[in-house]
Amino acid sequence: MGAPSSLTAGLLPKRNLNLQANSAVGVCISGRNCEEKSHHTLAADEKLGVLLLNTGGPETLNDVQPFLYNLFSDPDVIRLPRLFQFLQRPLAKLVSVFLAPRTKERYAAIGGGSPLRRLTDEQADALRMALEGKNLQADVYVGMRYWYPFVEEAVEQIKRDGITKLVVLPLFPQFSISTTGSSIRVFRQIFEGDAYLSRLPVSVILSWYQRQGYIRSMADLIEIELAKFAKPEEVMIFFSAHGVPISYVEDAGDPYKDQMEECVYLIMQELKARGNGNDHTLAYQSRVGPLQWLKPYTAEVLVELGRNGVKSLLAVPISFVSEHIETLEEIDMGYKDLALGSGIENWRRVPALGCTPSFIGDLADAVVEALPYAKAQQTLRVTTEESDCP
Ligand SMILES: C=CC1=C(C)c2cc3[nH]c(cc4nc(cc5[nH]c(cc1n2)c(C)c5CCC(=O)O)C(CCC(=O)O)=C4C)c(C)c3C=C
Ligand SMILES: [Fe+2]
Repeated sequence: MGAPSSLTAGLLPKRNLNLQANSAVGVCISGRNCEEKSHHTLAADEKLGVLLLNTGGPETLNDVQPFLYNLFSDPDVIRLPRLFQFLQRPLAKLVSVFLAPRTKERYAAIGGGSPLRRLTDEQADALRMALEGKNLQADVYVGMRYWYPFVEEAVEQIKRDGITKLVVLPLFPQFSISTTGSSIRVFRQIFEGDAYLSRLPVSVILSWYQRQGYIRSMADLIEIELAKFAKPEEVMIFFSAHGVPISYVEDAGDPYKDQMEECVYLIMQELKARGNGNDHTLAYQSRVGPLQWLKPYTAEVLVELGRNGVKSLLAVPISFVSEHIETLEEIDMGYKDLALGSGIENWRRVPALGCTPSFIGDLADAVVEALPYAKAQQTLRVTTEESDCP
């Protein structure tokens, strides 16, 4: 695997800083809870925009192959050494055509397309209203990396609307080169060389897995599902995170694994503080291709747990905040069948956060806290140094 591109490298946090406050386009924020809540008000002539970033997903079965092509054309998803980068698009074509038939079957099994656009639009609406409740008028935009509405379209709309301050909020709690890193790289490319955009004050929230509101919202959802088991105290809490190739972490310095482990730790601490003493496990799902990905693999751990006598299991998807193919098909169908066939008798899955009010309220707080750190792109270097987040 090649070294990270300079743009992406610039977005990588210092590894042992826990990505608490990192600079990208001009940033605070925020794996942490800033002690001081910023009481930020906008001037009368200011127009606030919030840009939610997400992957997007194919809306129909005909979209599946072109969606996969966009995904695998991304140099942050298939990372080729510089010398071989001319192969990126031909390889993307090959892989997308190869994977399309099976992937279509999987999208067909969840109704013929991804629900991501609808669900992200709903989150955008809910966030706008939550901000309104904090006396902050904002236009909330959705920019997808691999399908409509693309990041490029969202940024065009932001320009047309005359937004004067922008907060960028990727809908991934933990930072990965392959998700937030890729989206922010594209976002920066769009900004470069555009007179209006390069003067626009922007604050980018690189990760937010440590935020108390998010951790508490996850713990709430877990407690609700635990209570549905006959013997809640005997339930194994099984965190299933989206995997990435090991080389991302070991060679390219992706903080994803560290952040994931810390995130799980924080949720378990919160549950413990509420009197839940359940055992837990973290494993990684959704591996594609021949490379080694983060281990242990979800499928292998489920079989092992069943073999070791675990009877009740609560699956918790942890990398993502909306229902999508990997919750609705991979977990609810594939892993559920595997678990039940391996001796696990009682299976439940925690729903994605979606528009849970406490979660959306916390995202609104994150936006408010990010405002004072908005800086114009032209005044910024890309840097891995700590930002001036309090
Ligand atoms: C934190 C979330 C995600 C990480 C990390 C991630 C890395 C990653 N993904 C692929 C390959 C595929 N991803 C696909 C779809 C997809 N991936 C995510 C999230 C993460 N990906 C989402 C939200 C979606 C869209 C889901 C939807 O409902 O449409 C797909 C296609 C679908 C599928 O086969 O599951 C592929 C393929 C790689 C290679 C990778 C890391 C390098
Ligand atoms: Fe993915």
